[in-house]
Amino acid sequence: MESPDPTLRPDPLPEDGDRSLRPQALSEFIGQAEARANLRVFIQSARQRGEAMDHTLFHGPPGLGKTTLAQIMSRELGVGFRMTSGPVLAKAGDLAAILTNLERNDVLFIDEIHRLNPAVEEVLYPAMEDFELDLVIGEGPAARTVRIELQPFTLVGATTRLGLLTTPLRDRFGIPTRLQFYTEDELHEIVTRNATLMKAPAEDEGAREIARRARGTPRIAGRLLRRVVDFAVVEGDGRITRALADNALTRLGVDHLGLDGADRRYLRLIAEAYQGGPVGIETLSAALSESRDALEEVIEPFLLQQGLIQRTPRGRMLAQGGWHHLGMAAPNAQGQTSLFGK
Ligand SMILES: Nc1ncnc2c1ncn2[C@@H]1O[C@H](COP(=O)(O)OP(=O)(O)OP(=O)(O)O)[C@@H](O)[C@H]1O
Ligand SMILES: [Mg+2]
Repeated sequence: MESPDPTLRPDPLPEDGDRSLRPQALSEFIGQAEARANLRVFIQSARQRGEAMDHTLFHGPPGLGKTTLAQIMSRELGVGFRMTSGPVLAKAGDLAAILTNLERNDVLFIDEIHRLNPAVEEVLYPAMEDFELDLVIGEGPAARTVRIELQPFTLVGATTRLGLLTTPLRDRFGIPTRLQFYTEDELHEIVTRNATLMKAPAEDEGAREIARRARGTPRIAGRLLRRVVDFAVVEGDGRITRALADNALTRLGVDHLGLDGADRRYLRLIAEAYQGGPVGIETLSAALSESRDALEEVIEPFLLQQGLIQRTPRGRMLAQGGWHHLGMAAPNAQGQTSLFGK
């Protein structure tokens, strides 16, 4: 099975560490208007009261700006930023060490918070609620608990899988914030801004072509832009025109909706092997040699948002839009399939 080109997936890659492109202030952050407006109020209020801002949970598909927003929060609050992630915190002591080192009102960012070990999560509850740490010292009958006072802090959690968070953890976030896919106009603005920062002038229609094909995701827009710049430098005169962007993106296997080979394989499998479904996620995962998590976190959210597939209790189904995108006709009412390849 051909594996998907990692540059076309929304998962982080080393080159995303490109700090110059990351918006540094809330005013530079494009899109997510509702979340931004609310955060602005909560940040200002915390500042004026001199208190730690409430614990905030960002959830949504990868690459929409969860980490970026967490960093912006600490900068706007004027406090320190500590970053860790669920799978890295193996033992309760790992988290305790971080918590006891926080300074007053700091932001502690825990990425992939749905992957916290339960023993670590137990430590987090009293820390979030009362800024206290209950440490167990010793073992067996001699074990005793010591309570340690912590500095007030803001926990910012990020997850691509809200459903995997335990209820007690979820309930302890005062500010749950869902990030949405970006509109084409918002991505157009992001691409234009990034092109300017990269000193690669983008014509309006060139930037729009990239925006249209970035799957609603700034991280993908950033990557596509870098690849288009490569083509512009080597095969053009350095300027990003619509024709150049179209040509480069087509050569990268990105179609006019922004779907790549892995997306199309997913759609075609449901259409051709299962007559449009319903088909279970485990079956799709086995047939595509992709993990269930990758399908649920990375591939499906955008296909759902675009109305190409549906999630039903009996499994995934191809929606009208999906048939249309494949250039195929949906099976007729008798359940008979009539496929017209385009
Ligand atoms: N609103 C935005 N404007 C401009 N660039 C953005 C915006 N949001 C995100 N980006 C850029 O997109 C990339 C991905 O953002 P970020 O790392 O914050 O995503 P994420 O939601 O944390 O992803 P993951 O779930 O994979 O951790 C970064 O390079 C960032 O600079
Ligand atoms: Mg992140």
